[in-house]
Amino acid sequence: MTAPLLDVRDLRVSFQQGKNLLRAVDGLTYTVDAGQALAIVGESGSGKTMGVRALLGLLPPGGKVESGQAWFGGTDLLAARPEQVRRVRGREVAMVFQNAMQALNPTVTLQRQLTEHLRWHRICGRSEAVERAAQALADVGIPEPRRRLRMYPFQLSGGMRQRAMIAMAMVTRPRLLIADEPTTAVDVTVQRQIIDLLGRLRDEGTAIVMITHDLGVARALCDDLLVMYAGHAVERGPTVEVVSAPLHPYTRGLVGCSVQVGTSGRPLRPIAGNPPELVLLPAGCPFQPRCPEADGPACDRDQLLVRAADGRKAACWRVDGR
Ligand SMILES: Nc1ncnc2c1ncn2[C@@H]1O[C@H](COP(=O)(O)OP(=O)(O)OP(=O)(O)O)[C@@H](O)[C@H]1O
Repeated sequence: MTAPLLDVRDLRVSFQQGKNLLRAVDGLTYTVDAGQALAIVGESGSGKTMGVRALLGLLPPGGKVESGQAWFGGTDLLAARPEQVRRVRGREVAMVFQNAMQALNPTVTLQRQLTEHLRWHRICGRSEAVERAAQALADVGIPEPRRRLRMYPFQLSGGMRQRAMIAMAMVTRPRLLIADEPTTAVDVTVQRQIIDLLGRLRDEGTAIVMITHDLGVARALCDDLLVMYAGHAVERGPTVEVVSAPLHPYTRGLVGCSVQVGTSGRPLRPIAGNPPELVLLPAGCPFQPRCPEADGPACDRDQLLVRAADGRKAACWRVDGR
């Protein structure tokens, strides 16, 4: 068996909030194989973004990795020195964000931004870097790439900026692309283009970890789905199976209120209540207070991801009847 491309083990990320510790990610474990596309879904605040930012040393001020390992290419990214992580970031692992303006420098031409990683990582000389940058823009469907290279981000439309950011992430041909809500800030036609583009990259062998609120987007692009709730992984399995027959009550709730995967004519059912305050998590299953299937003492115990009979995993005692 070959080792996974990315192997995240028991990751804990926290923020100190006055006297309290806010645990944004709590014991997150998952793997991604080479060429695989994994979607991470869950409500706002469930720890999706902090979980991936931690891997690349990109936590916001105050954010801290408490524990865990993240193996990529024989290196534990969480134990590596900052310069080791910088060597991986942008070269072998690239990240695209929800809003291209977060990633693109408004005061610098696209050419400089697209060639920067190639030059910084000494992947090639200047003229080849410009060639590769122009090709990357062409690959993401930007017409007249050489002319666009001389432009600044504000001279492009929002959709083109989003595609330019993906070109920037792809120019070094990374093995893993982490995309955080890449389609949220764009209209539906650009959304389709971005999904098609990411699908092409996946087909060419780039592994993808995509954070999304949208189960429809996850289903269009990703083989596997990881569902997060209150910093915990609550379900993992092939996207089609998880969406059509969810094992965890929270996943059932998400599917029940998803427009894209809802059967036409079926009423949408919002999940009752709100996600918990992460500093005041109840003992045991974090979903228990909102769970329509909660059942006393069994739910008061910590719930770990366990393998169900069909090989899928869910963090609910009902799955293996413990
Ligand atoms: N800069 C910060 N300072 C303090 N706490 C933070 C900060 N950023 C995030 N958090 C906490 O970490 C938790 C997880 O945030 P994260 O951004 O990972 O959630 P998410 O699932 O990606 O949400 P969204 O879908 O809205 O982006 C949040 O609920 C919040 O309480």
